[in-house]
Amino acid sequence: MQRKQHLQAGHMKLYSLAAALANITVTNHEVTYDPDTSWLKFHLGINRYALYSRDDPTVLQLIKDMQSMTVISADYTQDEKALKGACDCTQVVKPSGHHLKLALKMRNLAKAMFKPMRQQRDEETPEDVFYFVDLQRHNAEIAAFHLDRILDFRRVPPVVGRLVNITSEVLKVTQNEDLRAVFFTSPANNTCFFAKCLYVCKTEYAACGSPDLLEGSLSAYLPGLSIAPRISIPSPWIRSYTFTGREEWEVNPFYCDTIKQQYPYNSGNRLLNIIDMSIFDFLIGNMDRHHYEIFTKFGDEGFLLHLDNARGFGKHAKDEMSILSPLSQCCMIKQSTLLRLQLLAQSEFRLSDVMRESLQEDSLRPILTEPHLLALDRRLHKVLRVVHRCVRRLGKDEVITEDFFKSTVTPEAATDGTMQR
Ligand SMILES: Nc1ncnc2c1ncn2[C@@H]1O[C@H](COP(=O)(O)OP(=O)(O)OP(=O)(O)O)[C@@H](O)[C@H]1O
Ligand SMILES: [Mn+2]
Repeated sequence: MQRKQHLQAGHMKLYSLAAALANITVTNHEVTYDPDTSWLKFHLGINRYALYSRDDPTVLQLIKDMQSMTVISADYTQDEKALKGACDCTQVVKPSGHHLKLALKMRNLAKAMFKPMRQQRDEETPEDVFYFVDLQRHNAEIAAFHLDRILDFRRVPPVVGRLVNITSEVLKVTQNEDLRAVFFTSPANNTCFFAKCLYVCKTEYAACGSPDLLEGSLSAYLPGLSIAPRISIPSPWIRSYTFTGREEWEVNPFYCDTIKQQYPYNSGNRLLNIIDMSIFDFLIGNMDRHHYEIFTKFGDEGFLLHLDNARGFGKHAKDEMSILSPLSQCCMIKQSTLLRLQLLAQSEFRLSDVMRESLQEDSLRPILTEPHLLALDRRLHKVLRVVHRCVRRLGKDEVITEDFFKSTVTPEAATDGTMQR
């Protein structure tokens, strides 16, 4: 039915091409099952403090596997299917906007979320573009994983860059006819595909290979929601997703006092975790953190997942101070976070140097341009300056908070420290 509408919309040519392509035979790859496989170990290692532990060899292996393993199948992600109501919605935390992203499965059954390249490394987000319509940047996803690891948060699932052959690793291995139908060949003879077109497909929304190879980020999937349920919670510092709207936090300088009285921000570490996340987002320049996710098994003390960082690193010259509002308005920071930031502000461990070195490990290097790397140092100093100002005003004891200070014991988290089934 929907395809019919597209045809009527004057896209006859593209769709007959797609239909011709749709007759291709699906490549059947062999599957290897290994109970010792890296993605499974990654899942089993998730605990209430972080997604993986420091120097975890499992993550290094997972990174290698995602980088090189044969892709055996491709599909839309569950949240994209939810847009059409065609999904197992128990597997969706929150239905999402329609961006170009796919779920790829590897030979060892590892699953990864693929976000294709939409923008060159040196392209900047134009001044007049709102954060909520900004493109998704695959290199931002990659860089955010490295930064999160360097900050010792370990709240971003492992991400790698990879050149994906969208013909042999997507079109020819997908069983999903809707996905096959959005493939076409461009006038330059490159293979392209659209985001799911709910209304009219426009070629400017497509991503194209060269002729088949397309850069993208691959983010390791978290355990399924039936094994490790997660919930999505609106950020108290959510922005207005309209052209003119203002949220309370933008106009009320005492907003944090209100938040501090409200569950779950009135005890434990949740507010400190939000502040960590705001520091992370400020460093990458991400204004799009509307929700955050947590694993329900770990109760209120669990860490916040830093998923979806693709809208970071859009403008190297802009330091969006409003992203830091949770820190500047609440004037609190975990001691461990502050110590790490102070370390990375020293010349021997300069954040941009550590990032540059870390990003060199990715096969799509360079991941960030120099101006974006240097912006990290500048922004880090701004974070430290905000903390310094708070300390001057309120004193160290008020501002610098010991980790897990008023830890409220949660029944599930207290007995079950890991995700083991
Ligand atoms: N690595 C992952 N493992 C499992 N689920 C994930 C992973 N990354 C993202 N998701 C889920 O998929 C949803 C959509 O992902 P993401 O936000 O990255 O894409 P998006 O296209 O920007 O969506 P949105 O428009 O909702 O922001 C997330 O809210 C999250 O629930
Ligand atoms: Mn998103």
